[in-house]
Amino acid sequence: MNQDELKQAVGQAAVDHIKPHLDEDSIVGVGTGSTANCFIDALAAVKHLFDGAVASSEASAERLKSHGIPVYDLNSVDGMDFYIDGADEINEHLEMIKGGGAALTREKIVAAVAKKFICVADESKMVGMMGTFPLPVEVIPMARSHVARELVKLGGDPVWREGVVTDNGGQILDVHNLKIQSPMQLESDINQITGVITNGLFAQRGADVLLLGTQDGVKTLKA
Ligand SMILES: O=C[C@H](O)[C@H](O)[C@H](O)COP(=O)(O)O
Repeated sequence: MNQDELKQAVGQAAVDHIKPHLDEDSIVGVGTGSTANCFIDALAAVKHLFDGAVASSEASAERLKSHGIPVYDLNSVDGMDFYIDGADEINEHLEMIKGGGAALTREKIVAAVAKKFICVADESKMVGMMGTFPLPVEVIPMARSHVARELVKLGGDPVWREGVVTDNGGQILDVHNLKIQSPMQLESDINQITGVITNGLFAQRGADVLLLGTQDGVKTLKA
C-alpha cells in the first residue's frame, strides 16, 4: 500500500473505532491535514448516526460541511467523547509533534475538550525521539523575533514560515534541530515564552489511542 492508501485505511479504522459509541447527541472532534481528511471522508458514510462535528480548522469545517455534516462552534457544545487527528511525528508514549498544517492551536483546544484523542497516522510518522520534523510554534506576529531569540536559547533553530497566517491571525516559527528528550518539559518551557500562542508538542495531552497504518494492516496502540 502506498502512503495515501495507508491514510485511507486509518481514516476508516477511526470511523470503525468510534461507530459503536455514536448516538444522535454525539459531537465528533475533527482534526486537520491529509490524514484527518481521509477520516472526514469515511465519517460521511455514518453521518446519520451522530449530531455533528467540531473542527480544528476552517479547512476541515469546509470539508465536513461539503459532506453535509453539521459543524458546531466549540463554545456551543458541552463536550465530546472523541477527537480524531493526524500527527507529524508520534513516539511510543503517544506524544506528538503537530502543526505541519499550521492548525496546532485549535487542534490543542479541541483535543483538550475531548475525552479521548485518537491519532491516525501512517507508519512514517512513528519515531524514537521527536525533533526531526521541525517543531511548529504559533506566535503573536509582533513577538516573532523575540520568540525566535528565546527559542535559540533553548537550543533550536527557528525559521519563520513566511506568508502563512493561521486561522487565529498568528504566525508560525518552525524550530529545527531540537533533540526532544523531555517533551513535556519542552512543551511547558516554550509556552512560557511571552508572545507564544502555543507550540506543536502534544505531550501533556498526548493521544490515548494510535491507529497506525502499516503494510501488515492497521495496528492499535494505547497510551
Ligand atoms: O496542523 C496540522 C496538523 O497538526 C496535522 O494533523 C499534521 O500536520 C499531520 O498532517 P498530515 O496528516 O497531512 O500528515
